[in-house]
Amino acid sequence: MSDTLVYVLGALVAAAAGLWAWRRHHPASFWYGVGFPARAVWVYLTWSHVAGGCKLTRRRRAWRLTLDALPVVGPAARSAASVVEYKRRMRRVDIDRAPRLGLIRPTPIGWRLPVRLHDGQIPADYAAVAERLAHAWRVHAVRVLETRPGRLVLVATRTDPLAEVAAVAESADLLTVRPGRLEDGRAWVMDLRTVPHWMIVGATQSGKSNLANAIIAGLSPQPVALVGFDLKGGVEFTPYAPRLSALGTTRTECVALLSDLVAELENRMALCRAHGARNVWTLPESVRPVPVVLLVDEVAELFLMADRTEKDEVTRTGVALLRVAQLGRAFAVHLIVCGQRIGSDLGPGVTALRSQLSGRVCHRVNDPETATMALGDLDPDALDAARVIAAETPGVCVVAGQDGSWHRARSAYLPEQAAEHAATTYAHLTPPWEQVTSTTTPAALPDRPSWTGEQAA
Ligand SMILES: Nc1ncnc2c1ncn2[C@@H]1O[C@H](COP(=O)(O)OP(=O)(O)OP(=O)(O)O)[C@@H](O)[C@H]1O
Repeated sequence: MSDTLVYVLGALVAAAAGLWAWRRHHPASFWYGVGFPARAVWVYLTWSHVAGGCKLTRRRRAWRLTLDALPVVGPAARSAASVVEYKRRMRRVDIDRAPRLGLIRPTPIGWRLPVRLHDGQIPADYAAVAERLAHAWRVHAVRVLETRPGRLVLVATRTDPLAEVAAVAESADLLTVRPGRLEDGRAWVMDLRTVPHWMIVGATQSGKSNLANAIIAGLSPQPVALVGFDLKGGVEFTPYAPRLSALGTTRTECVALLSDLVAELENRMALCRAHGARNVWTLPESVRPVPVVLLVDEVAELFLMADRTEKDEVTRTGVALLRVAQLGRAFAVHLIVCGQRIGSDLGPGVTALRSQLSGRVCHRVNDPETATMALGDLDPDALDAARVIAAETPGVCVVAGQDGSWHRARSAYLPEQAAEHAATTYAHLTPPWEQVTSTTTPAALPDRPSWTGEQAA
């Protein structure tokens, strides 16, 4: 009884919040005005029933007034016997108690509902019945998010937000791009300062190049140096050449550029050491070197060798890429590696490289092993979600990296002309490669003396 009262009050508060949001932000939106408050009331009022159907309730003993306990009227009501009778009719019965709900909040395409878990329950119990919840609530999907000990948030989406994704406005944050939307309707944010290196996999025509274009277009207006490795003979990245500080289209060119980058990493290390900084972000702005983002299209081409004569070059490429990945985070050199398959079958070093690429984007893949390679260390549900991406929905992918959780997402379709336009518009921001790779430590800042045992003595 008390739960029902709490839910009715919660529903009224949610309805008031919905009306307030509507008046303030979305005066023309039916969802915020009428749809959400009505849905919120319905969700609260039917929760016990829905939770019971999904087997999320707990059986408890509780005192309940039964119908035969109607008040006794007339002279008999005053007799002691009737009081005893009345008590007898209050019975201890078994009831199914649903998990407690928090305050429901609207989202543009659904709602978020906090839930307090019953003792002994885990978020996986809710993830397992997410489809049942979606049917009960008549929505497209329900996801379990933001789990904390004893609590979680159920996110319901009324329609598939990935059916059509419009371009998302970019933020002003350095090294951040918003290539599309997540399944819960939020913008998909790729923040290279939080997750420095990304691996993007997908079968042919799955939307990898579109995502790479969106990343180039998003980074073009920012004060960063872009470098492209395009082993498809340059057909993908050559149109963006005006905004690229360097472009490698053969393995030999890529190895040369990689050795420049490794040397530059050493320059940046020396600069940080001289200033007593742990990374370039703690350096004074006047001496901070420009961030570098290296995009590699079809990484397998860097590792494949036709005969033994190429072995040396392949090994040097692998080692240099690995060094860039290992040291890049602190020194603002970021990797975005695309490929159809990035597996150990490409050669030694690829597994180590993959483990450094903590941001993962898995588009539609041809074989389950590729999905496992990209997302294997995550929730098995992420793998299932990646395996069922349809060929008719290029750009749909499973993204992991930012906060440890995974999301279904889709990049917004970006015509190549739009990305080329961005590249030419911001061509004046392109730092020359020689400038990018010539960070020096000022003479006035001699290297700090290295620590010796004698100093301690
Ligand atoms: N987010 C998207 N929304 C709608 N259509 C898309 C999206 N991404 C890609 N496409 C369409 O899918 C097609 C294939 O995309 P794309 O070239 O990016 O795939 P790919 O994985 O790079 O393929 P390949 O490996 O063969 O180069 C493109 O013609 C594009 O029109």
